Amino acid sequence: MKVAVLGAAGGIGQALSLLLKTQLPAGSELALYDIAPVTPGVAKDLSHIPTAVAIDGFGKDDLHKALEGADIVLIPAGVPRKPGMDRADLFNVNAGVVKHLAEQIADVCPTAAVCIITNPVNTTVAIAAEVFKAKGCYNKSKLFGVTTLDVIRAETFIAEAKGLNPADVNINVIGGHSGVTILPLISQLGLDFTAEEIEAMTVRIQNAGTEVVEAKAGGGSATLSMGQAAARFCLSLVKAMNGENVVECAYVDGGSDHAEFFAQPLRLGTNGVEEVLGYGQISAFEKDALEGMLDTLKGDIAKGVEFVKS
Ligand SMILES: NC(=O)c1ccc[n+]([C@@H]2O[C@H](COP(=O)([O-])OP(=O)(O)OC[C@H]3O[C@@H](n4cnc5c(N)ncnc54)[C@H](O)[C@@H]3O)[C@@H](O)[C@H]2O)c1
Ligand SMILES: O=C(O)C[C@H](O)C(=O)O
Repeated sequence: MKVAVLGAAGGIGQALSLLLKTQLPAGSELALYDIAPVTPGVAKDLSHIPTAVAIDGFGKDDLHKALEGADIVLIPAGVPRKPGMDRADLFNVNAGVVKHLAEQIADVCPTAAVCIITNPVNTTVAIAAEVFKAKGCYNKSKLFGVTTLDVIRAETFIAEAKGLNPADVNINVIGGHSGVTILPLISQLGLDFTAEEIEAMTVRIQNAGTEVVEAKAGGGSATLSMGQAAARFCLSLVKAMNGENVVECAYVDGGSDHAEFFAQPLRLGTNGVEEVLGYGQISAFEKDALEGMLDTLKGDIAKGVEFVKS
């Protein structure tokens, strides 16, 4: 299995590449690509870790070499937020970055599974889909917006609040990946939360990215927890593509009645999404939150479609 990381020299890219170098199955290949000149050095550095994962670094003119034969492409390339910005404020730079990278993926490894981390995820996934449609290689079962950070945050915060082991908290987070579009289904856990506590916990999970941006005080957004989240999603996908059944939430074109792209639990398999799973019973509070997010989510998606079509 070959995994390519585009944006591999950045804060997420380096953390993610380290986790993949140490955790991908023996015999895997890892290709690191970034426009930053340090990229071959990042790969050289990681290559001294004694695992049976082959690693190579590719500088700005060698994107095609990085992508050749890739089975999975992870994209954390682009600019992060600073305090006072919304994820949507990243659109002007990151829309073009994702469009360009998706075009190259379509040309070089059109059957790869593509996992987009670059914000605004609600919009950049729609951009990639439109590029693939225009290039005639769109496979909705193999395009993912990575929302695993919302899931691991929910697991962490809920475990802390209830004195549980985070490994024992398994929660679905549905919708999208920004503000009100992030909806953790806390009611399904059957834990002893009051309505006020559920509301406060929901808001905390929705604003957790901003919590990190503010704490980093201009030095970027979540990188280490995102590296862990993306590694978890990638390793689940690798397992699934190797024949195991795995369930993860991600933002996909899954035939949702709510919006063209929607984050929900998925059964992953050899061909990417094998089955879009229902998200089950939700509370009145969650129903309201779901209704309330849809205009924002649909607007974010339309912006991506428009960007490619115009
Ligand atoms: N999906 C999520 O949950 C989630 C979580 C955290 C951050 N993010 C997003 O991930 C992105 C990256 O964040 P970061 O903290 O790693 O930023 P960073 O600035 O540390 O790293 C970004 C890297 O992308 C590279 N890059 C820029 N344009 C490129 C191109 N055209 N091709 C290849 N590489 C390119 C840069 O050289 C840099 O090394 C941001 O958009 C951020 O908002 C998403
Ligand atoms: O908040 C951000 O800008 C980065 C990321 O989307 C996050 O949720 O941490």
